[in-house]
Amino acid sequence: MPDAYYSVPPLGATRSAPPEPALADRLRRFPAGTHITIRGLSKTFAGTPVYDNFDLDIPKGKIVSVFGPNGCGKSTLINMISGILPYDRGQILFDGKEAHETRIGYVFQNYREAVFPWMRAIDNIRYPLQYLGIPKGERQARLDRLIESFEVQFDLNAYPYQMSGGQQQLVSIMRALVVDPEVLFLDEPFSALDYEMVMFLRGRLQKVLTERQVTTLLVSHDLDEAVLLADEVLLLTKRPTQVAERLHFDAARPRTADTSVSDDFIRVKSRALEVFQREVRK
Ligand SMILES: Nc1ncnc2c1ncn2[C@@H]1O[C@H](COP(=O)(O)OP(=O)(O)OP(=O)(O)O)[C@@H](O)[C@H]1O
Repeated sequence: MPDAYYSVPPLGATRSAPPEPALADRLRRFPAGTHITIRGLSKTFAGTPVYDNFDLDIPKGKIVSVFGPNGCGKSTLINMISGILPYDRGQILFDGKEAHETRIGYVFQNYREAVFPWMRAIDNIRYPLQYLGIPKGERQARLDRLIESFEVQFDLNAYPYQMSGGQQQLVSIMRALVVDPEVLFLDEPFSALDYEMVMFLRGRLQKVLTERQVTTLLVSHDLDEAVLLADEVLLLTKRPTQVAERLHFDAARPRTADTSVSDDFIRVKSRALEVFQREVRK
């Protein structure tokens, strides 16, 4: 563990049982700039442990990509952190709070199932705002700001069936961001889209995330994408899954196709590939 560990005030009110003393102590120690602390996380599917006593610190306001062997538990990890999937043991805190006390956005790979087909694009995006209890005028202002940030070029009064796959995924990304999330989870958000759309969405998303400094966890099967978008690449081992290595990538933003031919990019990607190949051979 690095030296720079900081004590935090007593943990905030949590819904789950208080952690056992050893875990509570581990929860109070994390590097400066941490947003999410994960301690002692365990999850078993049908008798097979996917995570066993897993610890991780996720920095605030950064984009972290999660990359690892097939089936190692990338989606399981972000689903547990985001509160979608229950875990067997352990604790996950967001600045001392639990998931249900945190504004969270989630973008699924399968946009066709994620957008509401009976609602126009604009109503899909607006939908979560009704649960935030903010005045109507402010809701509209938020929506307008978001539309402006993404420089949306198509008609937001269209229904999903009238839109391309990329446009539908953009709608689901905007719906996740309209709540002004503290943390955004993206599970393979671009894998079903054509390359032109992927480049467009990567560019827009990077711009918005950098402006808003949203803590972001991105699962990607595409190593180029995992490195290109990330401040940090989290490389996982095979099951039971641990952190194999964490790689920092601090190229200037916005990152474009040119970034992916830079020396720095090639260095980080080569190291990631080396670690990945070592892990899959184990
Ligand atoms: N609901 C479930 N019931 C049983 N097993 C599950 C369930 N969800 C996931 N698993 C298993 O847990 C392991 C991790 O799954 P997960 O989808 O998180 O991996 P992943 O790294 O995201 O996979 P991939 O690389 O294929 O996208 C896999 O072996 C998967 O079959």
